[in-house]
Amino acid sequence: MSKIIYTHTDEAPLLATHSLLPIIAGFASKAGVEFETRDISLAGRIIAQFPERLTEDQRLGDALAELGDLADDPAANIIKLPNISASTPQLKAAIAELQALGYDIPDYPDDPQTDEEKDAAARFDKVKGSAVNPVLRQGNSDRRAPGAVKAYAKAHPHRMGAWSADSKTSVATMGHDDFRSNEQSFVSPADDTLRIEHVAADGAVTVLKEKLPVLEGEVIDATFMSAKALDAFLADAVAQAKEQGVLFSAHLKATMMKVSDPILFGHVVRAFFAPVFEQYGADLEAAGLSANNGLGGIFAGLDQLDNGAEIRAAFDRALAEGPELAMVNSDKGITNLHVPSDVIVDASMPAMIRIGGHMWGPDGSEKDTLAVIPDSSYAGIYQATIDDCKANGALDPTTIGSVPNVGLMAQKAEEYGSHDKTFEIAAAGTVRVVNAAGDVVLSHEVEQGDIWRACQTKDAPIRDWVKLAVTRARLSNTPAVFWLDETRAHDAQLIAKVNAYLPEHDTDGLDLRILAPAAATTFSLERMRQGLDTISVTGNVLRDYNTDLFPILELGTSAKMLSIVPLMAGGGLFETGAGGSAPKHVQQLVEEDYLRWDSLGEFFALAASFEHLAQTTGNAQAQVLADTLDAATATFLEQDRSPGRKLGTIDNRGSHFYLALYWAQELAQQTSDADLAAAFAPLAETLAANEQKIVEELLAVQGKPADIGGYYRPDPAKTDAVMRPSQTLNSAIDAL
Ligand SMILES: NC(=O)C1=CN([C@@H]2O[C@H](COP(=O)(O)OP(=O)(O)OC[C@H]3O[C@@H](n4cnc5c(N)ncnc54)[C@H](OP(=O)(O)O)[C@@H]3O)[C@@H](O)[C@H]2O)C=CC1
Ligand SMILES: O=C(O)CCC(=O)C(=O)O
Ligand SMILES: [Mg+2]
Repeated sequence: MSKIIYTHTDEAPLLATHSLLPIIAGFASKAGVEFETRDISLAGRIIAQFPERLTEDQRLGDALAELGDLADDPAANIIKLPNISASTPQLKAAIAELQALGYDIPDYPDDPQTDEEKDAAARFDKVKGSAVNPVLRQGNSDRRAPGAVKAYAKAHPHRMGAWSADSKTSVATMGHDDFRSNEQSFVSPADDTLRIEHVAADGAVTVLKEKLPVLEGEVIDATFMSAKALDAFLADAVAQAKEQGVLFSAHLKATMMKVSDPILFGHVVRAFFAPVFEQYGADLEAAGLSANNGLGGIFAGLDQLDNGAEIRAAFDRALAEGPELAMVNSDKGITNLHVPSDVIVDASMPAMIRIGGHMWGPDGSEKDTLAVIPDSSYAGIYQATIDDCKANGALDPTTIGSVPNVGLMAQKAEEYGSHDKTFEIAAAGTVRVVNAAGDVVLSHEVEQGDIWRACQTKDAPIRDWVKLAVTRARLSNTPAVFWLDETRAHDAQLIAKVNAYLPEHDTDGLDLRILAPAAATTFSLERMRQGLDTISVTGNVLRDYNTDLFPILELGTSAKMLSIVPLMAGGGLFETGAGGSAPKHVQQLVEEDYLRWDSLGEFFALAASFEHLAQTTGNAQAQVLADTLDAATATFLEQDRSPGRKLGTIDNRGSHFYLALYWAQELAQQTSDADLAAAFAPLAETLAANEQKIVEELLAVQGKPADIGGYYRPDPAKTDAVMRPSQTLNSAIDAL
C-alpha cells in the first residue's frame, strides 16, 4: 500500500475535508493508495501539549512533531491544508472552548510567575503563531497558477476595482532606524556556536541566547528597530492620515512574526490612542490589558476596572477625533486594531490594491487609506504596485501575465525563523553576537524597548533554492528575477551566493536577473501588463507576500495556486493553495449552511501528490489517478463548478460532487489501466444518472443555521452530518 498523509487543520479547510476526504480516499483505495490523517489543528496541537492533565480518551499524540520527523524521510508524501497561526486572542479562545468541552487545559498565562505558569507558557509558545509551517517546510517553495486556472481567470475575470490617478492611497514606512536600515550580516567561515548577549551601560552582561549553533557558509544577520523612532514615525502617520482625510490602517504579520509583530502592533495601538494611554496606560497595564493583543481584548476587559466606562469613553473620543480607522467589519464595529491576526499583510495589502486602493471605513464605505508598514525592508513592493496602478489603471485579469514564485524557505530561513532570537530590549546598552572564539561578529547600540533580532539562513537551502529557480525557469521557459537588494546587508550576501551557485547549472539561454524588490515589482508588472510571465525568486518573506499579491490580482484569490515544497530529503509536501483558513467562510456556514471555500488548491495538491507517489514508489495506478484528476479538474474549471458565493448555487460540497463525477468519468474512460476503468465505470454511471437528485439534496440544506458543535474543535459527527448531506452521493462513494 502506498501512503499519503492528509492533514486535519482548522476553519474552512477542515470543513471542506469532511466532505472531500471520503471521496478522495475512496477513489485512491482502488489504486492501492491509502490516506492517513494527522490532526495539526490549533486545538489538536494544544491538546497534545498537556497529556498528563487529560484522560486517556482526550489525549492526542504530537502529530506535528511526528510530521516534522517525517519531512526528513525520503518517503514523505504530505498534503498540508492551511491552518490557523494563532495570535494570543485566538489561542485564548481555543483554550476556553477546550475547557468548556471538559479538557483540563490551563489558562494562558499573560505574565507567567510561578514555575507551573512558566511551564504552561513554554508549552503554549510551541503552539502560538505560525507553528506548523516552519516545522513541515523542510524544503523550498514552488508556487504557481496552473495553466488551466490562468485560462479560467482570463475567460471568467474576477471583479477588479478601478484605480484613479489621484488616489490618495499610499504606504507609510520608516526607512531609517528600522530592521532594514540597521541590518548587519556575516557568513560564518566554519561550523561554530554563537552567543547573543546584552551589555548594559555599566558593563553588566546578560546572556540572551546561550547557544546558537551555525554551520559553515551560513548567513547570520542581526538588526533592530528603534522604539523611539517607531513611535515618532507612528505619531506622524496618524497625523498624516488625519490631514489627508484618508483611513489609517496598519499591516503586519503578527502570526508568522509571532514575537516582533505583536510588539509592533502594540506600538501602533498606543500611537493611535496616544492620549488614552497617556492618561490610563498604567490602569490598563495593572489590569493585564495589553495593547499587543489589540483593542478587542482591552474593550472586553474594561468591565473589571472601576473606571472602565470612563476609559471606554476616552477610547471612543480618540476614535472620533483621530483619522478614520480602517475596519475589518464595520457592521460589528471591528477595527483594524481589534485583533492582531485580523489584518495580515500578505493578504490585506493585495485585497486593498485589488479593490482600487480602498479599505472599508467606519461607515461601511470604501475609502483611500494610508497603509502603515513600519519596517521598510519590503514595504516598497506595495508602493511600487500602487504607483503602477495609479499610472496605468487597474490590472486586467483577462490579459495579464503571471508571476510565479520560487521561495527560499527551508530550515526556517531568514526572518520567519527569527522568533527564538528576537528580544524586546530591557535596558540601553549593546547587543552583540559573539563566536566560540570570543570574537564579536555583530553588534548594535540599543535603547530600552528596541526590538532586536537575529536571523539564520543556511547554505544548503540557498544552494537548493538557486537550483530550484534554474529548474523552474527552464521548465516554464520563463525569465526569472532574484528579488535582492545589493544595498541591504543580508541581500548582498545572498547575491554573492547566487553568483557563486548559478554556474553550477546549465543556464544557457535563460533570462536570469537580480533586481532590488521595488524595481523587480515594477519590472514584473510592466511585463504582466504585456501578458508576459516573470518568475519571482525571493527570500522567505517576499515568498509569502508575492504568492498572495500576484495571485490575488491575477485570479482573485491565492486559493487556486499550485503550491509544492520539494523536501530537501527527497519527499514531497503539497500545500493546498497559498492562502489562509478563511475564518469568514466558517461564519457563513454556521449562519446559513453555505460554504464558499473553493477546494481547487486541494485538487491540484492531490494530483501532484499522486504523481510524486507514482514516481517514488513505482505505483503506476497512482499516475493514472494523477492524470485523470488533472483532466477532471480541467473539466471542472471549464464547466465552472467552483462554489458560488450566494445561496441557491452549489457550494463547496456541490463542487466536490462535480469533481467526483468528472474524475470517475475520466477513470472509466481511460485506457491505460483496464482494472481502474472497470472499477470506476459503475460509479461514473451512478453519479451521472443521479446528478439532479444529488444537487437537489445538497441545495436543500442551505438557508438555515448549521450546527458543527464548536469553532476550534468542531464535533466530528456533527460536522460530517453537515458536510455530507446528500445520502445519494454518500452511498455511491461509500460503495467504492
Ligand atoms: N498556509 C497556511 O497555513 C496559511 C494560514 N493562514 C492563516 O489563515 C488565517 C486567515 O488568514 P487571512 O490572511 O485572513 O487570509 P484568508 O486567505 O484565510 O482569507 C482571505 C480571503 O481569501 C479568500 N479565500 C481564501 N481561501 C479561499 C478559498 N479556498 N476559497 C475561496 N476563497 C478563499 C476569501 O475571500 P473572499 O471573501 O473574497 O471569498 C477570504 O475571505 C490566519 O489564521 C492565518 O494565520 C494564512 C495564510 C496561509
Ligand atoms: O504560516 C503562516 O502563518 C502563514 C503562511 C503563509 O501565509 C504563506 O506561506 O503564504
Ligand atoms: Mg502567505
